[in-house]
Amino acid sequence: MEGGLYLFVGACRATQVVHLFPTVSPEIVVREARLEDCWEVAETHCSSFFPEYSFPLDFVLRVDRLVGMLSGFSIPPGCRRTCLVAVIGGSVGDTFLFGTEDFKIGGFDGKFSLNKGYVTGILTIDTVADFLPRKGPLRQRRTGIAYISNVAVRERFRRKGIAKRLIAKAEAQAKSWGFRAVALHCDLNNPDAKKLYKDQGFRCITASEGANWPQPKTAPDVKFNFMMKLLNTPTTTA
Ligand SMILES: CC(=O)SCCNC(=O)CCNC(=O)[C@H](O)C(C)(C)COP(=O)(O)OP(=O)(O)OC[C@H]1O[C@@H](n2cnc3c(N)ncnc32)[C@H](O)[C@@H]1OP(=O)(O)O
Repeated sequence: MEGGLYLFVGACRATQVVHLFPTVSPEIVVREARLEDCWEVAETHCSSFFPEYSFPLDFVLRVDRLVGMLSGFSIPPGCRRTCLVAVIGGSVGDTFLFGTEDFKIGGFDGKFSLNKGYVTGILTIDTVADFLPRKGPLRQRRTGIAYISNVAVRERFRRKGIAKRLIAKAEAQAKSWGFRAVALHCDLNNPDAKKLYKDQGFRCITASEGANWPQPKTAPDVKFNFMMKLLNTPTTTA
């Protein structure tokens, strides 16, 4: 009986260590998502944007998201989409990667690693410009402005600077594509996210009277701030 109690206390301590570890580990790495991350990406998205769902609906939602990510995202020719992930516990370098450089599916890199780590946060950046105002009489896709969406950090990893790191990496990605600005839509009822973006140098842009700017397709009553940052703008926080 006493031995059983020790085992139980030992198991509890081990669990505490497992729970404590992520909060003290500095080893968050932000990198391009690989196919092996896609379930955790779906999980991070759904648990962050739909936290009220519980089993089995949450599971159905994750599967739906996964299928959407891998099959539903058609990218127009010449455009790019990249999903970034912040992982903990993975290898820092890309030492043990398998797969080819060219194979990509729905913003995911086709490579695999022996030590993938655990996804704590996600962000998508693209050059598709579906949610940017079109230009000219022919309503052409806007170029030079990369679009950020799906920024989410798992609840227990929040307020550790993970979203900031993801945004910084997205900006670097946009610069490497030769883009001059990044833009996003932020729900008017999400002051935490708005503060995050403002502190990172994004500014709200107001559409002129009568302009019909595109908006992300969510619930009809959700209203957005359109925010933009020129890539030479400094941030107010480190
Ligand atoms: C374009 C889009 O995708 S908009 C959608 C945004 N996503 C969501 O709303 C999903 C649910 N929320 C989340 O996943 C997270 O809370 C996020 C993504 C908004 C923030 O992620 P975090 O990793 O916690 O942000 P991070 O730690 O980098 O915070 C950076 C700064 O943002 C601001 N901020 C972030 N969260 C909060 C908060 N809850 N309250 C107040 N300020 C906040 C602060 O200024 C913070 O700096 P500080 O901690 O030094 O004060």
